[in-house]
Amino acid sequence: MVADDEIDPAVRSILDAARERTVEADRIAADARSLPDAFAAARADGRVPVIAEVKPTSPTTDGVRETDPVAAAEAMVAGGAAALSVLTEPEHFGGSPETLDRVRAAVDVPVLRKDFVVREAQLDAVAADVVLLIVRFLDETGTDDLADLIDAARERGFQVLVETHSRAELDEALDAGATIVGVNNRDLAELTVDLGTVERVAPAIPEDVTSIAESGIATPDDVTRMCEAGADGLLVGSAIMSGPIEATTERLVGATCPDAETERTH
Ligand SMILES: O=C(O)c1ccccc1NCC(=O)[C@H](O)[C@H](O)COP(=O)(O)O
Repeated sequence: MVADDEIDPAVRSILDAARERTVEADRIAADARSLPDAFAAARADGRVPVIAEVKPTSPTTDGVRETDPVAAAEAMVAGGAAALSVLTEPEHFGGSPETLDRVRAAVDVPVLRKDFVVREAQLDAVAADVVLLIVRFLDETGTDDLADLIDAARERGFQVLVETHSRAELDEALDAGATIVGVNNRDLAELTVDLGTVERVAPAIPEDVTSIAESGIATPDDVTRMCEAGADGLLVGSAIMSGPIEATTERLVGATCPDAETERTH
């Protein structure tokens, strides 16, 4: 359980809003595009597997980026992104399920739904290829259990990215059956970013689990650093959204990136 006095007020507000959000919709049946296959295709093509994030704003962003989400998504794919992430959280990130729907219809790469899902019914807000579940947010009162949510998401056809920030959270994710694990460099309690987080956590991710380094990745050197730590893929939002979108994506996917499996030693 994350104590109130340990968490940034902006994140507390995100969590409170997530717990209150109700979704009354039919059960989703997603026909998912494979994220691991998209990563493999990018590798085979000489591109670093990057999930580029359509992120209009956030608690750590100044103002709102007015770029049309579909135009941004198309520029990301043109720049070589293996997959996309679309924020659907409305109150703190300027996203919506409708935006994800429009983006997913416009591209043929897998699309991650980036939101703060804490209850099963919230999975039915919109079809996507991958949904995010955040370990840190699922040990609070009023949220469903991580393993139950993973099962519920898979029953609907989603792939599941389980986000962690520490070795203990990684253990929780693996125990719950995660096969795609993110390590977030952003500490969601303090909103600080430290690329050393992936360096500490990723080496413990089993080889048969897809690992994704998240947040704070801005330069080709950062990409190389995350690959050397063992990341199979990277999630990049702010650096790409700050643009120029296509050229920035191209620069990051063209970085030097050793094969993650040779970097993980177990
Ligand atoms: O990005 C934020 O300000 C933020 C604040 C509070 C909770 C979550 C937040 N971000 C979610 C993310 O994980 C990022 O959008 C994603 O990893 C991309 O990060 P970046 O490349 O640093 O924009």
